[in-house]
Amino acid sequence: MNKEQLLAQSKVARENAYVPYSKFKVGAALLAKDGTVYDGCNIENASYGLTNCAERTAIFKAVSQNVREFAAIAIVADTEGPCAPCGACRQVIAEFCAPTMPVYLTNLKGDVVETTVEQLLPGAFTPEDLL
Ligand SMILES: O=c1ccn([C@H]2C[C@H](O)[C@@H](CO)O2)c(=O)[nH]1
Ligand SMILES: [Zn+2]
Repeated sequence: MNKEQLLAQSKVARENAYVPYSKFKVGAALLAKDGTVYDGCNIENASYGLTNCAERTAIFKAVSQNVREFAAIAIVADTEGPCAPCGACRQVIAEFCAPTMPVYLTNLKGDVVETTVEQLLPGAFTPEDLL
């Protein structure tokens, strides 16, 4: 599974987005170190604040299967520039993914920015802070 394949998978995942309120579809594809890809989409709710973002859907799917070792994540939306994850997703990504793990941000036009977990959330509050 290379970067291009992960990006492509995030676009497929995006199609399952349940977005009757915002109409804004987001897709994510999370590559586990064992090679499995966990995809995710945003899932909205009539009680708007209960919406789950695509990135967190993907991470929660993996963690709920007892998979916690990740190699990369791709995130896509129909944005002007590469899609930026929200603060909640940055925090959840920082919980489970190494600071140097690659994060691929893209859009439907094919713009791609390769960043890292620590660049997305510098100085993140992590499990180590509780020790
Ligand atoms: O990181 C983000 C930011 C937003 N959304 C979703 C939530 C909502 O359904 C829509 C508009 O905010 O985009 C995500 O899936 N991921
Ligand atoms: Zn989010």
